[in-house]
Amino acid sequence: MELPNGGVTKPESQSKERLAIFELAHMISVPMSLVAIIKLKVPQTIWQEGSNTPLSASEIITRVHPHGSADPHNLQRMLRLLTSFNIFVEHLNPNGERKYTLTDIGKTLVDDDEGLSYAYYMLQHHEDALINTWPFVAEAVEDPTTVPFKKANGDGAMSYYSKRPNMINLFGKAMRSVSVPFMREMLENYDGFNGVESLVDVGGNYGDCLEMIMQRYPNIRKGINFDLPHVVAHAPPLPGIIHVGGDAHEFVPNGDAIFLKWLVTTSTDEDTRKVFENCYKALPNGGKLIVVEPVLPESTDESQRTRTLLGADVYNMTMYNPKGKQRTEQQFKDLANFAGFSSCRAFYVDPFMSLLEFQK
Ligand SMILES: C[S@@+](CC[C@H](N)C(=O)[O-])C[C@H]1O[C@@H](n2cnc3c(N)ncnc32)[C@H](O)[C@@H]1O
Repeated sequence: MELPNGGVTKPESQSKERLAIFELAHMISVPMSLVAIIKLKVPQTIWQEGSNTPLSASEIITRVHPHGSADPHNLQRMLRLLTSFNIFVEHLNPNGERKYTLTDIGKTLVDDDEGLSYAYYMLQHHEDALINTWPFVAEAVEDPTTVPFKKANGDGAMSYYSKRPNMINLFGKAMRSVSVPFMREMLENYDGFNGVESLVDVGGNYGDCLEMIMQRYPNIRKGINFDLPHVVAHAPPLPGIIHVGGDAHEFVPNGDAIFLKWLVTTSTDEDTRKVFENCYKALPNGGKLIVVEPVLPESTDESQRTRTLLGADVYNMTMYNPKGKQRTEQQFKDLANFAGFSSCRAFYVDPFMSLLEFQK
């Protein structure tokens, strides 16, 4: 454009905006490459029981596909992409050869001593049935009466997994892999189980979280792991813990305190209220309901935490329940107040999961 003084300005550039859209348009390359390198066993090949040896794509291929015709150049393309997302460190030699080690984030994809890693969570979220559901996400807006997962696969997610042993096993391993490290951190930073003699874990799955709490707090002499009957049917015997099958919308067993983790994140407000009311009935006066769930920030920003929580919210809407939702601290307080709880203390013990302690 020509200015009156004879100067010329560049037309307003939209290069940043174009780049931002290109980044989003190609974002799917990131999780899918991550899944591919997990399936190709790249993280443990580099990690080698702690050595974290710099390896080139060719060296990785030699170790994982010694007799095959696998293509190291294509592997390197994914390693470079994932380096830009802080999974690998790239070591560029003067001869142009690229070698890779794991970052601290990359290390979380390698099994620990208990055979757990975040790789299972990543794999579980990208199984074919879940990937095939994403094209139906707009249906959660247009017709929220049916879960997009069901539209894509003809069955609800949990029922679908439970009919396929590989899927339900992976789901269980993914849950445990992310819950165990979180529980260790939570137990370091929250001491609200002091003085509790009987503790109920509502939606406790196989009782792993309850077992960890009871190992740390020997004052809890009786643990009740409460979950759906078909789940507790497979729960292993655990010292001091009894497994009780039932539906938390109908009743919750009695205890001095109730622990409820990662249960209502896929529930509607109405169902959450019912569960909280049943917890209230099951507690003595002065008893505590300890809720551990993702808690959304009030305002929306561009932080990693906000993005992660909102991403998980849309994921749950798509896979599990279009009308279930993640909630802010205030929304949790409103539901708990409605159920009769009088006071609430919030502990932000972890960037993803927060702990809300409600008192009867
Ligand atoms: C996301 S998992 C969380 C498991 C465990 N609390 C943890 O944090 O690792 C949710 C659990 O809630 C259980 N669940 C779902 N609906 C339930 C209900 N109505 N009553 C009791 N348990 C339920 C599921 O079977 C599953 O074990």
